[in-house]
Amino acid sequence: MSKLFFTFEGPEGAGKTTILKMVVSKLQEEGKKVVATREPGGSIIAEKIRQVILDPSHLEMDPKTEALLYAAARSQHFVEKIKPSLDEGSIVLCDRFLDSSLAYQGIGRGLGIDAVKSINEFAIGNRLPDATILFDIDPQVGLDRIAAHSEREVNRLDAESLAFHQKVHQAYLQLADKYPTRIYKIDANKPQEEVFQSVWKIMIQLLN
Ligand SMILES: Nc1ncnc2c1ncn2[C@@H]1O[C@H](COP(=O)(O)OP(=O)(O)OP(=O)(O)O)[C@@H](O)[C@H]1O
Ligand SMILES: Cc1cn([C@H]2C[C@H](O)[C@@H](COP(=O)(O)O)O2)c(=O)[nH]c1=O
Repeated sequence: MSKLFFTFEGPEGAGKTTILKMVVSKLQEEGKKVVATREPGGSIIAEKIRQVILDPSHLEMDPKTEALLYAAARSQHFVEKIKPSLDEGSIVLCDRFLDSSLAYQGIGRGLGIDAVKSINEFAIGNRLPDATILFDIDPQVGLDRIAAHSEREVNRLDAESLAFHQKVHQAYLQLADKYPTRIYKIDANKPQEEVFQSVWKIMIQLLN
């Protein structure tokens, strides 16, 4: 069966959104049906949940509340957008998905991978992406990129300590070791065009 559901994952400022847009343009030039989306978000309700989760003034948010809100947004996004798009044969490219919850809430917040997996199974069943591109970057380099990009708002998660982002980065590397046939790690410290070429090479292999 052909692979259709792709997710882009990695620490803050790794270049996921930038490269996802480039991949979408290239696939559309080739006449493919593509749906680009993101998490948290991707539907009206899920975008509203995103505002609640990422609001920098919500400092009192409990880690379990945070994990449940991400799962709630994912449930709505999956049922309303991802599944119907896959069912009609579109390629779906999603900027962050389940692995973000495993890395940020499971390890970063210390809730544990199993607990976070279990609430997400309730939310979306056991559908995993067909393939995941992990943008591997030194977290400090990613945070510096965001800081240099002055028009981008700093959200509640960006504002966490470097130690938190390093934990998240390590969690992603562990996930890549655990799911070697699904997660493709690329070096995101490199210049944009080089990163794009690495991602495109993987996409072509998987789509053909
Ligand atoms: N390879 C690269 N080298 C240098 N700068 C880059 C590279 N890729 C993207 N950037 C720049 O880094 C900033 C962050 O990129 P982008 O928003 O794509 O990252 P992201 O992984 O989606 O971040 P986040 O998850 O935090 O939203 C942008 O200003 C973008 O132009
Ligand atoms: C899906 C998902 C996301 N997060 C975090 C990761 C980022 O800090 C923000 C999203 O911001 P972005 O600019 O759109 O990358 O949310 C998370 O902690 N858990 C998740 O499941």
